[in-house]
Amino acid sequence: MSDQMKAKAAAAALEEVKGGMRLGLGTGSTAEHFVRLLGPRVRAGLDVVGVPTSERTAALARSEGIRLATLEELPELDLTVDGADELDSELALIKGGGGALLREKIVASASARMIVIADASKKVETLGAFPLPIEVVPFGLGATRRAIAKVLEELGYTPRLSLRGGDASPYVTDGHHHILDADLRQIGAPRALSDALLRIPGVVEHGLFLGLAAAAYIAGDAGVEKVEPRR
Ligand SMILES: O=C[C@H](O)[C@H](O)[C@H](O)COP(=O)(O)O
Repeated sequence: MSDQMKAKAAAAALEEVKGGMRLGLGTGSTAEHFVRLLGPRVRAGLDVVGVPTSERTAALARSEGIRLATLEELPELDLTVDGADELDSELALIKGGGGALLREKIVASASARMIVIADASKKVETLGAFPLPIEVVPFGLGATRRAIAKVLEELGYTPRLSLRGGDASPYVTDGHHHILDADLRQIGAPRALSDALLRIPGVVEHGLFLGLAAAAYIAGDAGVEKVEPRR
C-alpha cells in the first residue's frame, strides 16, 4: 500500500492533536508520517510534548523540533498515535514488526487514548497472518523458546518460531532483548494467548495489543475511515 495512504491516515490523526497535549509518538513508517506532519505544526507554535516509543522515533522527532520527555517526567499522556501490523474490526492489534512493541505498549498503556493509523492493507478479519512478535530476554533464550513452543502447542497451534535476525546475529531491541516471531496463521482467542505467553519466564512482552486502541484512522482508495471498537 502506498506511502500516500499512510500519510493520509497520519493527517487524520493529527486533527485530534490540541495545544498542551502530552503525546505518545509511535514507531514505524506510518507513525513517522505523523511525526513529520507534527513537526511543522510545532514549529508554527503548537505546544506539545512527545514521549517517543523508540530511539528511531526520538531522533526523527528531535530533527523536527518536537520537545521530548520521558515517562518518568510525564507518567500520564493524553494521546498516543501509532501504526500497526494488523488490526481487526474490534481494534485488536498485532504490533512489533519494527521491533518497538515493548516501549509502544508501555506508552500506549500510559495514555488516556491510543489512536492507530494504518493503510487499508492492515485490516484483517482474524489476527495472525502477520507473525506475532514475542520479546524475550537473551538469557535462557533456548529454554524460553521451548517453553513458548510448548504453550503454543497446548493452545492448539502448530508453532513456527523464528529468531528475528537469525542465530548468528539476532535482532536487539531498544531494551536489549531479542524477538521471536511466531507464525500462527490465525489467532482465534487472542486474550488466552496473551495471558499464556505472559506467564512464561523470559517473555518480556508480545505484540498483541488488546483493548488499548480507542480508534483507528484507516486510509484506503475511498478515503480515510474512522473505526471504533463496539465496547
Ligand atoms: O515495532 C513497530 C511497530 O509496532 C509499528 O507500528 C508496526 O510495525 C507498523 O509499522 P509500519 O507503519 O511501518 O507498517
